[in-house]
Amino acid sequence: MIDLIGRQNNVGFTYYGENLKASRKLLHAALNPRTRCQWAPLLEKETSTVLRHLLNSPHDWERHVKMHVASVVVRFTYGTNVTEEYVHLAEEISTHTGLALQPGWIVDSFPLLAVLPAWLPGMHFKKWAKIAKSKFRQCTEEPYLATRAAVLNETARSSFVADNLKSVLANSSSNDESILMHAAGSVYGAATDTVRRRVRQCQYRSDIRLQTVALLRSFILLMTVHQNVQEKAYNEIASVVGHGRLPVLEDQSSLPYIEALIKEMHRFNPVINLVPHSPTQDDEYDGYHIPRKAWVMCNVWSMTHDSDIYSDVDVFNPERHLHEATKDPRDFTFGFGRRSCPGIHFANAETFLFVTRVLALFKVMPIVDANGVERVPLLSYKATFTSQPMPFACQFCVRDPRLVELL
Ligand code: HEM
Repeated sequence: MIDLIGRQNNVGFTYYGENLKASRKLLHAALNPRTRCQWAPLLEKETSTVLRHLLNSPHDWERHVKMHVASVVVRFTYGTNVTEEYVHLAEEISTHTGLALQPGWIVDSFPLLAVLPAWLPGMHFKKWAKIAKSKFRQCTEEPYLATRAAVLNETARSSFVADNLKSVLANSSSNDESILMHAAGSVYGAATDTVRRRVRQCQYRSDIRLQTVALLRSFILLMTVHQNVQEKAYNEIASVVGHGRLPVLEDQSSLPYIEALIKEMHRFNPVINLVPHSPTQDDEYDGYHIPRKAWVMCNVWSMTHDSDIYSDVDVFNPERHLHEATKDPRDFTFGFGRRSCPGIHFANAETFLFVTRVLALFKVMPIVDANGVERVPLLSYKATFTSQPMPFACQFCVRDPRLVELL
């Protein structure tokens, strides 16, 4: 079904082979730490924008976080501004992907049905797949073609697509262009809120949506609940960065408690608890035979809650990461081996800027009810593939009016 709705060229869904290698090469070239100076200004500008939105309408904070992540990704990928329509379309596509991945589609058991005409009885899935595929094409092709046109008439801003397209067009290879277009489409998927992934045939496939959003929402929840941690983090920022400017990426190495806080956010509640992989050939592990194509679910949550690795696993305690010997949970939470997340450095930088800038400007607090009682939210998360906090309320109180002037 997933092929019928056109997802096979999306990086997370691509079988291991030459196309996947070419896509990952493009992504690594654009997202590795050496290219940080190219995307750091974009991240800094966008985090200032989201702070302004949080100041102006704090009750709408969840929407601001979502639009912030979407805006960062669209700017990085296509060099254009994100629109509500685009985000809506991408969410619709995410829903379609999730539905297509659910078990029970007859065509998954009998693939030959895919070639029969849609008007035959029982073939209604083909009509649905056609609509889902055309929306997916619209979401992948429209922003790509707009940037392509801007490159050709020399009005394009620097972006993942624009910068790569120049050399692709010089080689005039349509396959290279298709790889670039789908790699770009996959980057947006990597920045939205639900993960639909599935192992199928010789490899795992994934459609990753707004994982960064899930992590940032979890951060707001953890700060609302753990005021003591928030104070320590704020004090470190205030003493290192001062009150005359917002934190920048260069501050990262001088803020060990913040680094520990971000690691603990990943450990305490990994965004993706189960990462599926699948062997391309029969394998043997620890006496177990693993047949080719079998689904092997890597249980990330159990790794980050393994008491042989971490003590007091259920306690949210950033301090544990101040000891060098403590395992960095991001070694698990961004996946494994040759399919591990190519966006790890970008995601870490974006998370660092969001965390430090929100904490520098605001004190995130529980709401207070009509009787003057603080309503501390429960630390609970939805049992979905991407682990999102359950809805909760909080308030953003400005700590430092001097920083407001800088926005
Ligand atoms: C907190 C944020 C993020 C988390 C926790 C995360 C985590 C993951 C995980 C667990 C995987 C699967 C790895 C595996 O199967 O072994 C993955 C794949 C992927 N991620 Fe991320 N990711 C995040 C943000 C990003 C960002 C910002 C980008 C791009 C800018 C990105 C791009 C991708 C891509 C393209 C894949 C598919 C790789 C493949 O199938 O070969 N991710 N991510």
